[in-house]
Amino acid sequence: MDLDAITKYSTLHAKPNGLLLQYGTAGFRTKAEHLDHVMFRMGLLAALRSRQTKSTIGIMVTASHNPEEDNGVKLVDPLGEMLAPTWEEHATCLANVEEQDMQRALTDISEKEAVDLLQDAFVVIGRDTRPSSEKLSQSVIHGVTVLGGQFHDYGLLTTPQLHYMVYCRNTNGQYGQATVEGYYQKHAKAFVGLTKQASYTGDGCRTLKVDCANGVGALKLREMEHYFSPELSVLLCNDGTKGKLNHLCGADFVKSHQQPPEGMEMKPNERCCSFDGDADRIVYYYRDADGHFHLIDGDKIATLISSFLKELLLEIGEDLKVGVIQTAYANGSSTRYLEEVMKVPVYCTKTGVKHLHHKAQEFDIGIYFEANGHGTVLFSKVAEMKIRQLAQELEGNKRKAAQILENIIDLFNQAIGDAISDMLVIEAILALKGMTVQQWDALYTDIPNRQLKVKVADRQVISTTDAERQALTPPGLQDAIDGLVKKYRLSRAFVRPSGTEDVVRVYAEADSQESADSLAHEVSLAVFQLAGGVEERPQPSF
Ligand SMILES: CC(=O)N[C@H]1[C@@H](OP(=O)(O)O)O[C@H](CO)[C@@H](O)[C@@H]1O
Ligand SMILES: [Mg+2]
Repeated sequence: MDLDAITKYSTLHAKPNGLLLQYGTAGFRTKAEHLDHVMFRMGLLAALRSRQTKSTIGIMVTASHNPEEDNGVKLVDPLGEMLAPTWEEHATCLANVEEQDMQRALTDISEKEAVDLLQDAFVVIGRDTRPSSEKLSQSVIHGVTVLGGQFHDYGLLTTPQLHYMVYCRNTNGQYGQATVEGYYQKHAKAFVGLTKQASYTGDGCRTLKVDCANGVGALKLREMEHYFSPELSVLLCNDGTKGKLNHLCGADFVKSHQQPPEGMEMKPNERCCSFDGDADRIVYYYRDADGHFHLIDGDKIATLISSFLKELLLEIGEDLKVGVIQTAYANGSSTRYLEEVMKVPVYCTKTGVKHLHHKAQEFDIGIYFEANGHGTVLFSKVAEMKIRQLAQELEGNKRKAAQILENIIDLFNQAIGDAISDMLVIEAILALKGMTVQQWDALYTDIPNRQLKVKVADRQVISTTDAERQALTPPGLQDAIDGLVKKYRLSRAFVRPSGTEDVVRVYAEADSQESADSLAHEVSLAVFQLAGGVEERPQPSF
C-alpha cells in the first residue's frame, strides 16, 4: 500500500470539515456535492475488500428514489449481496476520518481484516443517471487505482444489474454472463420460456405501462425490450426525456402518496407499474371503471408469487421449505392472508433488504419483499438442483410444473430485488394463471395505512426492538404510542429512525383512512414532543 500516494491524492478529494456520514440501510446518501471524498474513499475500501475476499467487489453510485440533487454509494459483496456488517463499520469510519488520519485508518482496517496487500484487487462500477453520478464514479475509480486495484466501469446500469455482474464474475459465469447482453439474454430466455408454457393468455392483452421514474430503468428497459417482445409489449413513460428524476413519479412516490405518477395516462383497468430511480423496486396499480386508484404493492406481489410457487410445488409433489419474509411495514392484511389462508410461515425482519435477504437464505425457497416493492425470491442450491432434476425426470403436468419452476429460478435475480426481473416474473405468472390485475388485487383488501416523516434534532435518540415494532427510547414514547393505538380499531403503529434520510418514520394502520391518517398524525406529535422535534410541528396533512 503506497501510503504517501494515498495521502497525496486524498487531498484532491478533501473531506468537508466536520461532515459526518453513516453507512446506512443502503450505503451513504446525502447531497451530491458532499460526496466526492466518500467516493474516493469507498474506492480505496472496495480495493481492500476485494483483496481480502479474493473476489470482485461492486460499487454502485446512486441515491435510488431520493431527489436528483442527492447521490449515494454502496458496496456489493462477492455473491452480489450487500456489504457485510463489519465492513459497513469500516466504511463509516473511513468516510469520517480527517485527512491526516487516513493512513492510520486504512492500516487499521487492513490489519484487523488480515488483508493480503499483495493480492490482486478488482472492482466493478455502475452508476445511475443523476447529473452528478459520472463525476462521482470517476472519484471511485481514482480510489481503486491509487490502491493498485483494477476496475471495469460498466457506466450506466440499474442497481440490480450491477449486483448481477458481481455475482456472475465471482461464479465464473455459472450464474450468467457478466455483460448487459448476458443479463438481457438470461432473463428474456427464462421469460419467453415461461410465457410459451401459458395455454391461456389471461386478459388477452399483454401490454404493460411502465413509469420509469425518469431514471436508468428506462434506458435499460428500452435496450432489453426487443429481447422479450412480442411476448410482452411495454409502453414507457417518465423515460427521462423530459421530467426530473423521481419527481412526482416512480415507485416510492406512488407507494407513499398512494396515487398515480404524473405523466401517465391510465385507462380503466389498464395494468401499470412504476420502477424507482435505480430500478430495484416495483409496484403495480390500475384505475377501476369508477376511476378509483388501486395500488398493488410489494406485499401483494409477494402474495401472488407465494401462491403461484405453492401451487407448483404441490403439483410436483415436493415438500420444500418455503418462507415469506416481510418488515414491520407489511400491511396487516397481507400477513394475515399469507399465514391464515395460504398457510405459509411469515417472518418479520428489520427494514433494509440485507436483513430480509439474510433471513430468506434459511429456506429452500425464501420469498422476500418490502411493502415498497423491493424484493426477490431465493432458491437454495439444494432446491435448485432438485427442481432441475425433476424437470428432466417427471412427466406430463408434473414435468411442466417443474420446468416452470426452473424458468422462474432463472428469471428472478438471486442477488437482490430487481424491478425488471420482478416485472417479468409477475407478467409471466399473470399470463400462466390467466389472471387479471383486478383478480390479483382482490386476493385481500389492504388495511388503510399512512406513513409520515418527522424531523428531530438527532434521530438516533430513537432506538427500537422486536424488528423495529417497539421503541425502547426515548422514555415514554412507546407508552404514548400504545395509548394512541388503543383509541382506534384494527390499529397498529410504530416509529423508527430512517437509515437513508435524516427523519423519523411513522407508520400507522387503522380501520379507515381517516383513522389511519389521524393515528399517524397523533403519533407524529408524540415523536415531535418526546424525541426532540425541530422546525414546524407536524400538521394534519391529509
Ligand atoms: C419505509 C421504507 O420504505 N424504507 C426504505 C428506505 O429505508 P429507510 O431506512 O426507511 O430510510 O430505503 C431503503 C433503501 O432503499 C429501503 O430498503 C427501505 O425499505
Ligand atoms: Mg432503489
